[in-house]
Amino acid sequence: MDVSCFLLLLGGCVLFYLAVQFIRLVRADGDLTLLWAESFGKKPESQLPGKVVWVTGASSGIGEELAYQLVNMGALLVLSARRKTELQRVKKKCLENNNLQENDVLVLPLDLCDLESHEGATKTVLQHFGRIDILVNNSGRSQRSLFVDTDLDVYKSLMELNFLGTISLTKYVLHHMIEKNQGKIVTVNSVVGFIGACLSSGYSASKHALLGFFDSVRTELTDYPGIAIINICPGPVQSQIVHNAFAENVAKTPEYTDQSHKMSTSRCVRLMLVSLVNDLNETWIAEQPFITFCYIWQYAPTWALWLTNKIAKRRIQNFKSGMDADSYLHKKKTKTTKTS
Ligand SMILES: NC(=O)c1ccc[n+]([C@@H]2O[C@H](COP(=O)([O-])OP(=O)(O)OC[C@H]3O[C@@H](n4cnc5c(N)ncnc54)[C@H](O)[C@@H]3O)[C@@H](O)[C@H]2O)c1
Repeated sequence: MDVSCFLLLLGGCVLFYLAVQFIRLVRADGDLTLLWAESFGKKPESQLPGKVVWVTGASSGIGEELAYQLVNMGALLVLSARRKTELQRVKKKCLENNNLQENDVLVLPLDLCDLESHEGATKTVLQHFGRIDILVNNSGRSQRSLFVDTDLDVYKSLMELNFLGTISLTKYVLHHMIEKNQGKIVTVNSVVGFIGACLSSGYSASKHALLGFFDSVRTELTDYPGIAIINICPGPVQSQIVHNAFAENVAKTPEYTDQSHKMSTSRCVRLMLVSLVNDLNETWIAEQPFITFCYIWQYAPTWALWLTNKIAKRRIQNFKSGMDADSYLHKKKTKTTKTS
């Protein structure tokens, strides 16, 4: 082969590689560090077998899917949420089709708002497994209501559950991890933990608080390099989150709305596990256009805020007509499916 043929072939390969990377970027469902780690980093399958993982909010949505993916990789699990029967259902499914024993999955009912119970719950886990390798702070509730129509009690409840409950449990588990200089505290935050969102002002505030809290605590732990503080920020994902959200008062929850236009729970959880095993301090997980929007928010906040106002009009219109606030994405997805 002469030199020009070789150069032509090399150029073709480089172009092909760049085209593949460009398509990946356009279709990106994670931030760049995360996508890099997914391709070249540690694989969850090789890192998680035998690890003791405590998942809160394991009775539905992201937490339930986490439980299934984790047991399939051979992790030992503690499943927490308020409803014991739901946790037992998840445990039963976890133990199907794999080699784990009954004792490898502990059902531990826990109300995150009952701060008094957190120390005892941590002791129970330590008595059962002898250690906690990973805590996944996943429990949380969202909000679907306009600030002007919403009781202040809703804001109090959101902060008590999403913020105070989470940091309280973390404190007990962190003491144990500090003794061992080993462990990961993983918190399921949200893209609205750093951007603003209409109809979720209290939820967004609680997630902003969590992000600020964990970014600060991480800097207090530099003497313990074996401990990782990981914040995972998903965009819209299929789960029970809207169904369980707070509305204008604490007793009210929104009507059920179709969630099929959102990112699949299994893909979100896969990327969460990649973030976790690669100790990525902050990751964004969302389908387009949300990932691009997150970058705009970081680099050109004034443009992003202008765009947020435009989108907010549509979201509030949808909400008021009884649809999911983000159902404009549904139309887009249906259109894509029809044309593909
Ligand atoms: N689904 C999304 O679009 C999305 C996007 C970004 C972030 N998140 C975050 O993901 C996490 C999981 O939510 P999800 O989407 O799976 O919703 P979900 O409603 O399906 O699950 C929430 C879980 O939290 C539990 N929980 C609620 N109140 C609790 C309490 N007082 N004590 C203990 N557990 C309690 C519920 O029982 C449930 O198991 C939440 O922190 C949420 O903020 C979700």
